Amino acid sequence: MLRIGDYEFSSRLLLGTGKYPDFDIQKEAVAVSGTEILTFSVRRMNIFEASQPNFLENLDIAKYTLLPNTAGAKTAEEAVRTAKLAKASGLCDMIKVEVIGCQKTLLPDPIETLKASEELLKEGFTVLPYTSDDVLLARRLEELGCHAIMPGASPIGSGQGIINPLNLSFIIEQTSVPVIIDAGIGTPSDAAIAMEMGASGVLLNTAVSGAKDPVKMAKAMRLSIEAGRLGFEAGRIPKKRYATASSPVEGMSIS
Ligand SMILES: CC(=O)[C@@H](O)[C@H](O)COP(=O)(O)O
Repeated sequence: MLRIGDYEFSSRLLLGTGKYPDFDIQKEAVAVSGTEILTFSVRRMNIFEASQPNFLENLDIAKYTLLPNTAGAKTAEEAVRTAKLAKASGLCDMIKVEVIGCQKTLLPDPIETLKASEELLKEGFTVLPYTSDDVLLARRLEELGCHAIMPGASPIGSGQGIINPLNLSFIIEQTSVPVIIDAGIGTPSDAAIAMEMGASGVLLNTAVSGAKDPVKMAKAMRLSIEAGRLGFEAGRIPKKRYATASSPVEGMSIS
């Protein structure tokens, strides 16, 4: 079970809803992924304009927990305003805090992320900040009371996979709230590695929506996240420098 604040999920895959070739493929990919949590940018929702297209309209959203995100915010103030808008429109009290500090790399602004998270926690939100892989920042966010920490594997949409496994493993080791690896996942093996490292979940979008066959990739991601988690729970063998026979013959009468 993945527990985030008062919420409980059996799937450990959090899926983004943008950039699918069309709404039918989006719907099928979401269903096949087994996800229970859908994230989307509040700014792209046309919340108060019913006549405008809404990219969740083809999904049976009652079946999912919605995780609105503050994508597009460059300051804490903008992120807080966006989160309040999402809550006021009855979407969910859970919020992915995303405050981007650099438009080229889409890396998060750590100071503004911290400020926005603090403010939203005071307002009673369930807060999941998207952060860099900075270990101390992750700890500060946990100390504030954030309900999960979501460090990036690599830049959003880059598909580069996990570029700093050491820092991510320190974050997993040094925090006790769920750590969800968010952004940059490119392949099912990236997602499996994140889970084998002990992450509580993976949030991804582009790897599925941009795949040649998004539905097949959604299934692959589901299976790899499940496999990675099982592998983590099973406990890997230690790495050794030299070989050890898989079928030892010591003590046996054959030579
Ligand atoms: C949808 C969302 O929240 C993205 O900002 C997220 O970080 C996923 O990134 P990828 O598209 O790289 O998976």
